[in-house]
Amino acid sequence: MSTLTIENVFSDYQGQVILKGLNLTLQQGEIVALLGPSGCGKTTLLRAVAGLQAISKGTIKINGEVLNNDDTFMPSERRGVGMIFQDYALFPHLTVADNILFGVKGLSKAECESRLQEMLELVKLTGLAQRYPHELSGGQQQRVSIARALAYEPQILLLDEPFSNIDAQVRNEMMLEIRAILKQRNVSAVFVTHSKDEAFVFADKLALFKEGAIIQHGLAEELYASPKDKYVAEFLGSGNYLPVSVNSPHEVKSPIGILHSSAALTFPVDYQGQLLLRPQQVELIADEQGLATIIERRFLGTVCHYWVKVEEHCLEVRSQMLQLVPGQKVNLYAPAHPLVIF
Ligand SMILES: Nc1ncnc2c1ncn2[C@@H]1O[C@H](COP(=O)(O)OP(=O)(O)OP(=O)(O)O)[C@@H](O)[C@H]1O
Repeated sequence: MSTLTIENVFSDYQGQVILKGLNLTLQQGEIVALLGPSGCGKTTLLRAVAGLQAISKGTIKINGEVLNNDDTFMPSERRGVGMIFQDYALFPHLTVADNILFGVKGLSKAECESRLQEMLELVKLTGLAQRYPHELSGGQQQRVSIARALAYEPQILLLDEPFSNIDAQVRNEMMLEIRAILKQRNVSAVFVTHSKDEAFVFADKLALFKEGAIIQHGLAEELYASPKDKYVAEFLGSGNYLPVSVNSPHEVKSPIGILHSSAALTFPVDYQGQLLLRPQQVELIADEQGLATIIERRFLGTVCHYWVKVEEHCLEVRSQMLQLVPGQKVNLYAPAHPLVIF
């Protein structure tokens, strides 16, 4: 059964429609990233799931139970939803222990102690139970907020940009650590971010937002390899576009030669479109008679980023060939793969 079901959800602020008919389902133990630029409605959806934002139409369910539709509004505290915010929102006057146990109800003293120790161990803060938030680092405070959210065993965890205040150097490690905790406990989670890099590291699936609608939802790999349109393609990584003409279901003619598609194209013969080539999908072949010229080179350690000109087109290429220099002639080649054409 899906943990969270969002069906045709609309929401507005003072008559301005913000969420425009959203649909999303989340399986048990799955982590989905709500990804998109600032102001597209990600936080509004998260707040609607938490019961902090009204919806004007549609249905929100957790484990089949309706939380919100035309007839029902379940208050936030009864939804079994844990929330983690960007600013941790810890109670400054409470110790780590009291923060973690804040939402835990109905347990005996001994059970509370055992829950606390389990949580402290889980987030690697054993021994710090009596500290106050101001006596902890940012990363430790964030771990307390995670322990607090997990301590009362929510059905679903909602995370609103929880890593944006964490130092870039420790952010990746922290994301992997928290992801491992959620996976270990099979917790379903919805994670809001505007960073594709964070979404790739932390989530199983992405729901890419554009102006209050989900444009594409699926595995990160699917969205990256088969973006529905240029907006999705560009949000998930840089790419080059080359004009192509379809020769057959498996072949196109392009300015860098004939290219082969390993998946059948759905366009008719002679269709003129734009082919997406990611920088790592293009290979360089040094050739004095080559049709392309290296314009710029940036050394990045194990790879080089080159800008290469062919006819009037400039392509970004990521290559392990480190020895090419600006001015050098090359040929470009894209090995067969499922070609993406818009
Ligand atoms: N309390 C409010 N009153 C009126 N409009 C609001 C309110 N909160 C948000 N909005 C508007 O709703 C839209 C969506 O905001 P939301 O916070 O959901 O976006 P977001 O995608 O989470 O953005 P960000 O990444 O910047 O947090 C924005 O245009 C915003 O200005």
